[in-house]
This record gives sequence, structure tokens and C-alpha cells, in this order.
Amino acid sequence: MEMENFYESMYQLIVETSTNLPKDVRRAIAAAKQRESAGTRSAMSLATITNNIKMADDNISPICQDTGLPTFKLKVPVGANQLAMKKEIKRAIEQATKDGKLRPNSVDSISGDNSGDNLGDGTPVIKFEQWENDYIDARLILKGGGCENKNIQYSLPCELDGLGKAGRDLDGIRKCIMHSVYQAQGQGCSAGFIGVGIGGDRTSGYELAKEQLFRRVDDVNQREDLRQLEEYVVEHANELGIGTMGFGGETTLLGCKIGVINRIPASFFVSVAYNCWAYRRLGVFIDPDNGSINEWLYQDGEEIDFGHDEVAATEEQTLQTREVVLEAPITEEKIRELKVGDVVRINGMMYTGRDAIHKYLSENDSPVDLNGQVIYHCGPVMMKDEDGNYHVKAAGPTTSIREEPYQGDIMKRFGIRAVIGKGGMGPKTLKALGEHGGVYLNAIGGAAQYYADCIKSVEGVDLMQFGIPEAMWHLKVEGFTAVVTMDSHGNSLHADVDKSSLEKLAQFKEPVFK
Ligand SMILES: O=C(O)C[C@H](O)C(=O)O
Ligand code: SF4
Repeated sequence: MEMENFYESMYQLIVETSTNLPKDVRRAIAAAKQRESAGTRSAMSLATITNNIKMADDNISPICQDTGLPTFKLKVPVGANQLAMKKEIKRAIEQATKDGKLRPNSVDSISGDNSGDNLGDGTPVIKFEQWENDYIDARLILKGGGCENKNIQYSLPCELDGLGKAGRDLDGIRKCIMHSVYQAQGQGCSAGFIGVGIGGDRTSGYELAKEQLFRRVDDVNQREDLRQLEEYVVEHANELGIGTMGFGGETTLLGCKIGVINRIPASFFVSVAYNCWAYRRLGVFIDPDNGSINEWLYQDGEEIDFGHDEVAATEEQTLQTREVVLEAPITEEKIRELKVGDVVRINGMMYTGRDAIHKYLSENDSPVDLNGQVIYHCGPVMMKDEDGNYHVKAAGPTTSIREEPYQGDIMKRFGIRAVIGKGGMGPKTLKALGEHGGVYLNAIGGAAQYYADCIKSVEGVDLMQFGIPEAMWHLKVEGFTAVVTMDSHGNSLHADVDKSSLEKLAQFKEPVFK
């Protein structure tokens, strides 16, 4: 095989997967958007999401800043040189990282050191299988960490919140799947897709669940019982009212694919792989002689017109909600005026801080004065130019709940007034917001191009030893829009949606599949 062509094909596969959302996924999002009533927070979020998809197309830049753990699956003819292919895939990963198409995401699990090029023990994941066909089928999924953290594995029989006992039968499986959507809330950037694996052991069960994510969104399960279950789940999970980003609304789940393998008598696992709306997976057929791409997968059909624009989305916001402009340093008084549901536009400075920074700030002084300032839970994709200046390539929010153990204390200690992230935070932070006078702002997860566009300059960076995604970036923004979802008066939209969706989940307690 022409290895240089194969390298080029893999590079294209990576860039396309990161920047160009597959058409089957776009169709599902477009359909969901039509279902949401205009003017709701969910409709507004979906408009931001579809704008972001278009921006990623235009900029050939990552749809979401978390380009995940690249996972390749290749089916190759007997005799194909797998070692040579592996080498070229790694080279393509390295180049795509240099070009700002992938975030450097490979981190030493214990020291936290970022390898900088996405290569390292266990990354990327490359799986080969041989087959009888005379061409190569190469597929790639870039599944981010936020949705990966919402994967869940059930061992039947078990007791489930809202649903009671789940037994070792199809109805028990149904309950587990419904519960998996409830427990994810908005934290995996709903509206999401799930792959379910029934059976196997803990490892092969998850493997099977992830394998389902390579199915087309619009395919039909060959097994009648599983076809019915897939349809049931998509229909009824959307009745939980979790909505886009967990804001409440009609669209929570965009697809459910279920596979089954045998198990051993003592084990009965139901494994669920949750994928965010930024469902980045593509595939190609490759000529094994010259290494070039013959066909793209998942990309057939007409161009999808999302039928909306930024202006219309903005009009909806102003129609339905109060809009407040914030510029740091922010006073306590100003924060106390904010209520859940308000839309906030931020101008001026904000500082990124995620996992490493929160741990660091809990033990050390801050490198900058954070009094009255805004912290953004974000790990951006950055590119350095020839003069050594950094440019933002993608910069959406990360899941805030991971900072729950630290956030309240840090806000109080440093005088931080606003925290921006996604998915909401817990009771400890809510209490601190009330005591200190702080606010939690929810940005739209995955909308990395949309927010990168609001960032007008990178004014500095601290704690670079934590690597690009984890460093503290000083960002100057204009018109950065987010929604107040937790305020200083004890209100939390996240707690409300969790409570109401649990009540709705309980409606699905009675047996359906006998
Ligand atoms: O790591 C990130 O930037 C985001 C992550 O995928 C998340 O959803 O929390
Ligand atoms: S931020 Fe959201 S959209 Fe991006 S990878 Fe994480 S879960 Fe997916």
C-alpha cells in the first residue's frame, strides 16, 4: 500500500471527524429543533448548537474543544500490514494536533503531564479486525470526556431511583436504559445519543455499547424485540423533560441503539455509552493498494439546512427573558440582582480554570487578583503563532460538577463573583452563592466555535505547567452569552429539573415488555 496516501486519508478522516458533523446526526438535530417551541431556553440552546455546527464547517475548526479520546476501528483484508497503518495513524494524529484540529488531550494519569501531541500509553485507541473483503473500512469516533463520564453500567437485578426493581428480563433492561438517560441530566451535553450493550462481562458489555455508536442514527434494528425497545426509549426518554443542556424541554435523547451478546449465568450487565449532541464519528472505505479514500460513510443525502440564524435566536432571547450586561470587576449588589432565567452578556475579562486550577487554588494563592472576577470552566484549543502569541481555536465550557468539592470555598476565598460552565453544580456551591453573593452561569456545551468567536484576545496565561487545556488563560471577551441557572437566592434550575425528571421517570415504573 502507498503509505503516504494512507497517512493523508487518516489525516482527512481526523480533520473531518473533528470539524464536520455527520449528516445522519445533523438530520436528527434538525428534526429536534423543529419540535421545540420557539422562545424557550431549549430552542435557544439548539439555535446556538446549529450555529456552532455551521461555524465549525466554515472555519474547519473543532465543533467542540474536547476532541475526546480518538478511537479508530479498522477492518482490513487478510495480509494488510497493521503495524505500518498504526504508525501512519499516529503520525496523522500528531499533525492534526499541531494544526489545531485536535486538542492535546493525552495526559499522564498520575502526574497530569500532557504529552502535547495526543500520543501516549493507550492513546489513541486503534483496533483492527480482519475481514474477507478486499478493501479497508476505517472508522473514527471522537467522544469527549463529559459524555464519557455519564456512561453507566447496571448489574441486574437492581433497584433504581424512581423505577424500583429491575429484573433479569427485557423489562428490567428497559428500566436501566430509561434510568441512564435520567442520571445523565444535561451533563453529557444533551440532547444525546446512547449505545446500549446487553450481556457480556463488564469490559465486553461496554465495548458492545460503544460499538452501537457506529450504527447510523436512522438504521433499524434487525431484531424485532430490540427494535421495539429502541423506539420505546427514544419516545419516552423525551418525556422526561430534561431538555437540551438540561434546561428542560422536549428534546433529551436523539437516538438509542441496542446490541446484545451472550453472558455467563451469574452476570447480567446492561452497559450504556452516552454520546453528546457533538456526535463526531465518521468512516471511510480505503483502497488497500493505493491507500486513498474511495467513499465516505454517514455523509450521504442532501445538505441539511437548519433553517435558523443568529439574529432570530437573539430576538427570541430578548422576547422571553431579561438580559443583563456584566463586566468584571462585578459588585456583590449586581450579582444579587440576578435571578435564574436571566440571560447575561459578558464583556471584558474572564479567567479559565478547570480541574487542575481548582485543586491548585485550594492549596495556593492565585497568580492573578480574582476579586470580582469571572471564572470560566473551560479547556480551550489554542494555537501559537510565529510571534509566540496564542489564538483561540475552540473554547466551549466543561462540566462544572467536577469542581463541586472546591468551588464554594474558592469563590469565597478569592472574591470570585461569577462562574461559567455547563451542567450545573451541587448544593455546596449553591449555598456558597447565597452566602458570598455569587452566580452560576450556564453556557451551551459543545458550542466551542460560537464562544471562541466571542473571545477577542488572549491577554495572558498562568500555570502553563498544567498543559493547554488545564492552564489559566486570561481572555478578553465581547458579547459572551450565558444563562443564570443558579443564583444567590437559593434557586437552581438544575435541582428543579432533576426533581421534576425523577417524578416523570416514576411514570415508567409499570412493566411494558413482558
Ligand atoms: O474537556 C472538556 O473541554 C469538556 C468535556 O468534554 C466535558 O463535557 O466536560
Ligand atoms: S463539552 Fe459537551 S459536546 Fe463537548 S465533548 Fe464534552 S460532552 Fe461532548
